[in-house]
Amino acid sequence: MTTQSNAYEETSDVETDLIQGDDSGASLTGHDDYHEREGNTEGLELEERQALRRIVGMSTELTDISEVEYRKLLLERVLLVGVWTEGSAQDAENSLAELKLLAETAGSEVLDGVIQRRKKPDAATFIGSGKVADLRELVAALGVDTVIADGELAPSQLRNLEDKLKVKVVDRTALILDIFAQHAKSKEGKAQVELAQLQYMKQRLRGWGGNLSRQAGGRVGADGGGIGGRGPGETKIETDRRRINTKIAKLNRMLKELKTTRSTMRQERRRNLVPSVAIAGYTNAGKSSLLNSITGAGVLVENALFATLDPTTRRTTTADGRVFTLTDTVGFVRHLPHDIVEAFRSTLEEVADADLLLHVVDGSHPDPLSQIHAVREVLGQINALDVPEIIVINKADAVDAMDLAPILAREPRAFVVSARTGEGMDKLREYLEGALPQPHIALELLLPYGRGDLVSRIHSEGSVEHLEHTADGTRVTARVHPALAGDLTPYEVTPA
Ligand SMILES: Nc1nc2c(ncn2[C@@H]2O[C@H](COP(=O)(O)OP(=O)(O)OP(=O)(O)O)[C@@H](O)[C@H]2O)c(=O)[nH]1
Ligand SMILES: [Mg+2]
Repeated sequence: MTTQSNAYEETSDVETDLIQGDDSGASLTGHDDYHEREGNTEGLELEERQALRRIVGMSTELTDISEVEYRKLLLERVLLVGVWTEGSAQDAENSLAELKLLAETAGSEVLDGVIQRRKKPDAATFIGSGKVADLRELVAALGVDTVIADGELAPSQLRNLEDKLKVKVVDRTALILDIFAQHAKSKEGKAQVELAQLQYMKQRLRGWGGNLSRQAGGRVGADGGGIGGRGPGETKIETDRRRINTKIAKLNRMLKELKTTRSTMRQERRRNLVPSVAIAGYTNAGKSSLLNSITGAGVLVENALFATLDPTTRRTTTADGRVFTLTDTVGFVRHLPHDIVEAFRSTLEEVADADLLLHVVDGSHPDPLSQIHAVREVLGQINALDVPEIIVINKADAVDAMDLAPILAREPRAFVVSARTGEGMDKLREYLEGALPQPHIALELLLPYGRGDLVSRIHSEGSVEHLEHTADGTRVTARVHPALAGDLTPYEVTPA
């Protein structure tokens, strides 16, 4: 039932040097203020991750078929295929270039990319049947082992394409899930990714049937589907589905427990009224670099997509000594798979809960406005659109000031900075400090010298306007939050 598309077709070679090996890692100073999470071993982390990439897929301890299956996604020689339905030719190229970055981040070598112009993707095979035939030739000629489609394919499209192309077909969602699986470090991060993968697979048991039955290799006999049976029989699918459901339930229970720990930490901060700033933005925009630049923290910075999966919180202080926290979060991407958003909901709530949002944009990207749009879309899904947002256009050192005109026209209050050179950082910091929620109860106090503890609390939690050591004790004029004001009432004096 495939209709040959007569529309204009185009083959595009994707540039091969999109990823520059320019990761300086220069900001890994290791200066550490405050850890909420263990496992930040900075330089080592990057090395470890690269080593991991090579051995992924070799693990023998994984017995659960579903787990084995996602490691098998490891793609070696890939061909990209996209359908261009709307927007300009440039948009289509950008989209495929992003897919290339994603594929390379997952560890594969991209041999070529093909874009087909169509009104909408073909219902049966995503691209039109004529194009499928061309692709088949290309696959054979280049020795491709996996085709990655730039979109989310229906299970039937996936199966049909695999049948016709005779190689593995993967969609953008599976690719993103695979990167997340490779990058997850913490127990929570791993569980979240696994949950998302299982949800994704559950819908596609048939589509993935061939692979699943191959994985079940050890279990010959009864449910093997018989000699020559291409896919697993119903029984097999039912068993798989049951196993996946059990696993999903287990992961949900575990995540619920971890979430409780997280919210206890958050409540502790809130009780102390420590203002919180969340750093969010498109993947690879420089969020971790910005956190490092502001706090001197040594968070992993990598020229790769989704380098950060676990939120990292650092405590830092304003110029006048007030404490606040900054949290670096997972990057967003266009069409972030729904299963990921759901699985990461508790992590992403950090963003929705923050007092302020630093929305980092890569100013050197060819289409930063569409990145801003994509990020706001995810912010909407996690109910974070009400958090006051400061747009930070990063990588100013890598872009011509003139090229920033279109974003600045749209986002006139944006700050232009370079986390790498420090350009614009002072201004941003000053604005940020001013925008933090301010303690508002004004007090005149006389504190005995024995209460140095209260004086330091006023410094870190409140804002000191005047301080003087007198014969009777420390005389302080300050603004504080209600909880601290309660502790200070015994020492209040009437203004002189
Ligand atoms: N030229 C330039 N490059 C930068 C700047 N800030 C960050 N980068 C580079 O951009 C890449 C991504 O930086 P990260 O800080 O890891 O970005 P991120 O937003 O945390 O990325 P994910 O965690 O993967 O979503 C790295 O190669 C950085 O060295 C900047 O101001 N200028
Ligand atoms: Mg990061």
